[in-house]
Amino acid sequence: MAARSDVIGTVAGPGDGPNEFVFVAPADRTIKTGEFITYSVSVEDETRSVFARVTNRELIRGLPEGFLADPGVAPDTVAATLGVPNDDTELYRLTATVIGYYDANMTTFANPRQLPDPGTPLSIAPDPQLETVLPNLGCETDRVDVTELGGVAHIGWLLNRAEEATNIHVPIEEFVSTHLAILAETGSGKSYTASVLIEEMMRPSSRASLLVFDPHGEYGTLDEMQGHEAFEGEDGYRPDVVYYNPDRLHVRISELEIGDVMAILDNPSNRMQERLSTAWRSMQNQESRTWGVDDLIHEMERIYGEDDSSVGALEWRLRRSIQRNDLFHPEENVPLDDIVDPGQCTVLQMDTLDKRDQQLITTVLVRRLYRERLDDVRGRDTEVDHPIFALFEEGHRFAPASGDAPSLGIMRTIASEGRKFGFGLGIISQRPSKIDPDVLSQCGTQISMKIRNPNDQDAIKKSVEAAGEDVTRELPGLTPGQAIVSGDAMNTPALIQVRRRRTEHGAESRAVIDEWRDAYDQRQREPSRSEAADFGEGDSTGVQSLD
Ligand SMILES: Nc1ncnc2c1ncn2[C@@H]1O[C@H](COP(=O)(O)OP(=O)(O)OP(=O)(O)O)[C@@H](O)[C@H]1O
Repeated sequence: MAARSDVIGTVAGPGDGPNEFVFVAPADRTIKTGEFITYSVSVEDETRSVFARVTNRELIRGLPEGFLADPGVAPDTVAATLGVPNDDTELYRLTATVIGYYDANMTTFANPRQLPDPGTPLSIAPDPQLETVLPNLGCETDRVDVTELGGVAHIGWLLNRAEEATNIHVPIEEFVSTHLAILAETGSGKSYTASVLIEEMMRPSSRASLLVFDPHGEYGTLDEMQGHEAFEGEDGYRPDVVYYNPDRLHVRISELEIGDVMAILDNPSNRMQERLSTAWRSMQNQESRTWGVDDLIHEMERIYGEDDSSVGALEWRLRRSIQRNDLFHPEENVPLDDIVDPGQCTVLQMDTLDKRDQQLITTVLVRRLYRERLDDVRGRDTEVDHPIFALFEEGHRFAPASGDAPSLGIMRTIASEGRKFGFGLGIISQRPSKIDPDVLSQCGTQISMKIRNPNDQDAIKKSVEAAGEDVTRELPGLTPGQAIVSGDAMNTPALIQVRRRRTEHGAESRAVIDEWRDAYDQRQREPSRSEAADFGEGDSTGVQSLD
């Protein structure tokens, strides 16, 4: 039973929904929607603390509206003038939804299947208890020191509480094995939040093997982890942050599958597709894995003759799309054991590649990594003998709902099978409605931030099981850094403030006005080109020499 000093309200009766109740609270206890409250019930002769979430708040008694009519006079002054006592005038009626009591055997919430009786006193749920029971940490009591647990990521704290009052630590294993989605409109804190999780995963207590597919070059500051004491282990551990740019990213041509090649060729006719497929299969059946476009063309000419017009047309397309593209190479292949390693975060900086090439490099790399994980689990020799977690910025680019990406097939496979083979996915996107619904619905943990677009809100509602109405209702009103964490990593969704990064944020919006003014001042200080030339400083006088 709550001590009287803790009581913040009293149950009035059942609400509209089967798990809802209504309670009344005076105004001086400002209880926000989303707040976690608690009351005691007896379950099988044991007293249990049941948790509930406040979902709605309405004023049932306040000062008469006539007191508010003159914007020039404060309502309190009107009340005082008329002799109306205005202390405790306001009374609120709040609705709360029962979450349940923490069942230490099941390590999650159990529904008591009974609403609190009218008159039951309610109190604010204590911080240490919430820290233990809100995330899916598998604790055997409802109060443990979560900072002592290994394998957890401190992502932030409950938004409704004071800064760092109720810290939320999510279990890394959970979101790594059943996949993660970070969804928010642009500028709301997706890459910031992803970086916070990367920082947590690279700490000495986890030493993750991470791969970040970075189409915009937003993760360039993660290497600050390398000299930072927060990431140093007592045994000398330091995280490794490795950047790969396209010069180091080569795709061996024989790694491409026929579907990948079709995706890069310009509209091949049916006849061309049939000829290319046959020759490609024949090349794939050869023992050598180091063949190039010339070898492929020879093979097509061998099968269909040198004068075949479709082979001629294919030759032109293959040379243009594959042979003259530095990404593809007959022999070189990115070594997988360089790309992934425990305690290493590799960032594939793909910002200088076009979208198709980004998709292709991703397809081939992810497919190779998946094969190696399969080999490892099946006891065969492998280049990747440990679980891996891959984060995809612009996830809709690699797993688009439109189906138009060679990477979609392997992304779907990993979303559905990766868990068994130690291959976790993290999809980051500002357009949830543009992500393949199969892939999105397989992301067991979701971090949803500000989203105003109704289609995107709908996509979240449809694919995110844990995202109830009261959760999605919050999305448009969030500000950068605020998020709803839901799904496998949580026992119930929670609205949080994401903590600040230890490393600098590499994707700060540019201060456009400052840049204009600086550039303008700079122009004013520098002599113009023609003035410099007049003083003999320029490369050219603007007058052509006739010598
Ligand atoms: N948890 C946080 N704490 C403090 N500031 C934050 C936090 N999250 C985001 N911000 C601020 O919001 C800005 C935008 O965040 P971020 O770059 O992660 O957005 P984004 O959703 O990835 O945007 P885009 O889609 O354009 O890449 C950051 O530059 C940072 O200043």
